[in-house]
Amino acid sequence: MADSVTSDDQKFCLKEVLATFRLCLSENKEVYLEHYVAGWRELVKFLNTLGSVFGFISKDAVSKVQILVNLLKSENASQYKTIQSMVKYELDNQLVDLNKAGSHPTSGCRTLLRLHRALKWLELFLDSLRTSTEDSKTSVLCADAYNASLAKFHPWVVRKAAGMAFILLPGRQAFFEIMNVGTPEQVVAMLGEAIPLINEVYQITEALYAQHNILDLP
Ligand SMILES: CCCCCCCCCCCCC/C=C/[C@@H](O)[C@H](COP(=O)(O)O)NC(=O)CCCCCCCCCCCCCCC
Repeated sequence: MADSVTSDDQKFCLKEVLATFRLCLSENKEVYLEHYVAGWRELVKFLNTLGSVFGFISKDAVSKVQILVNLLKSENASQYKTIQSMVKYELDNQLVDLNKAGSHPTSGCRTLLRLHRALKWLELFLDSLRTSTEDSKTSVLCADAYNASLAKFHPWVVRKAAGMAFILLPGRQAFFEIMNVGTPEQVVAMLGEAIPLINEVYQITEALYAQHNILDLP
């Protein structure tokens, strides 16, 4: 894995996202952090093709991915093999700010929770793209998915900025082209494969965080 999140400038391909989320799940349904992070790195590439208006979103995603990459190559890397082992290690060793922000602003648990919440947005957005028609507006699909998921965790100013950026999203056809898969039918088919995987990773993570009562980390 490259050290820097931004060092990889290959073209985005939805197939890669599918491949990384497929690799995420172990036989006993644990989530490999390395592949989870790789999935996000791939998604950030997509975001980076959309131009500077999306820079503030990309910057935040990159910084969170970078925190996890650093943990994955730290001296405690073996504790970060799966999301399950990360949660156990960080909680057992009091490495997480549980009630208010304090000395662990870059814990793996907190950082991953932000990406986990964004994963629900991604799932909803990809599903609405999958079932969209030629005249659907990506800006509306994106805003609907955002309002139904991530928005509730963001303050007004972030919601406002996100809403303004969505208006500048490319149309459905351009979107499908950036996915770099083939015909619209092929894109729809691949989305149909990717969404259940993303959903499974989301559900497993959600259940784990709920079990440890860490769904509201500051
Ligand atoms: C394709 C259009 C992309 C639209 C992205 C929709 C999500 C909008 C998120 C707006 C986040 C604004 C930036 C700031 C966020 C932070 O305040 C906030 C809280 O963090 P904190 O507790 O450390 O302060 N951060 C977050 O919630 C994490 C946001 C992570 C967003 C990642 C978005 C990646 C988008 C990838 C697009 C891929 C599209 C794929 C299509 C095939």
